[in-house]
Amino acid sequence: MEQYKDHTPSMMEENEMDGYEKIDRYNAGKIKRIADKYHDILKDIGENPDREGLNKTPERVAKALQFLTHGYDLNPTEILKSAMFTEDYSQMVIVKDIEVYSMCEHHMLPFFGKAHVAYIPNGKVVGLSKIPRVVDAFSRRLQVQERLTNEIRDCIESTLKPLGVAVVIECKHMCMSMRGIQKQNSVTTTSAFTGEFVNENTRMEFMQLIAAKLS
Ligand SMILES: Nc1nc2c(ncn2[C@@H]2O[C@H](COP(=O)(O)OP(=O)(O)OP(=O)(O)O)[C@@H](O)[C@H]2O)c(=O)[nH]1
Ligand SMILES: [Zn+2]
Repeated sequence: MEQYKDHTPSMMEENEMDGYEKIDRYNAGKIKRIADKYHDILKDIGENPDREGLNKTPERVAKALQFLTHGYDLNPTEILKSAMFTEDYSQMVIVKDIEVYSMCEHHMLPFFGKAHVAYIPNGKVVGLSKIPRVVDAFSRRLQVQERLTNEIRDCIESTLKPLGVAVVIECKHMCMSMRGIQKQNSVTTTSAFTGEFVNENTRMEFMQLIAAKLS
């Protein structure tokens, strides 16, 4: 990995990297600091952090945590700007069933499910893959589902300036199933709309399209 030492990644390169690559190349000091704390946490929960099965666990957890929160290192606006194209298309564009993995900021436990994102172009379209990338950039942080929903909407609205944006997110929260109220099957749905999606007919069309299954 010698060749990476003096190389500061450009924003484009950063956006193309997955979390693990970034962690291994650029965050060794932070990984060690987090791992040292988990070493103590293991002791505090009554474990022996030096036994064989656990002796690498603090470092593994630190790397996992870095990955699970690598959205802080990404710039969602730049992700969208990197692939915006002038196009004469003014119907709804929907990217649905985007997997979401996030962590609730109250318990740092996972919440996960699906995001459905739509926009109506106003002269510009965005590369399709950039929509799930924006979802990831905001979800790979400590979040509440409502803020996650609004942040995705606001980023697309302010960057692409479309005729409207719609975001619906459906998630299960582990803090409500494996602890606390312990409800295994509850799903939380949040939504955020701008522009033409505030209009009931447009919003209904979007809701019907995200509910429809491909045959
Ligand atoms: N609005 C919202 N609440 C969330 C989200 N994720 C977790 N929560 C809630 O955050 C709240 C924190 O409440 P507290 O009473 O401070 O924490 P707590 O004692 O651990 O709460 P319980 O989970 O009810 O045991 C809980 O009601 C969680 O269900 C989210 O994405 N949005
Ligand atoms: Zn929680």
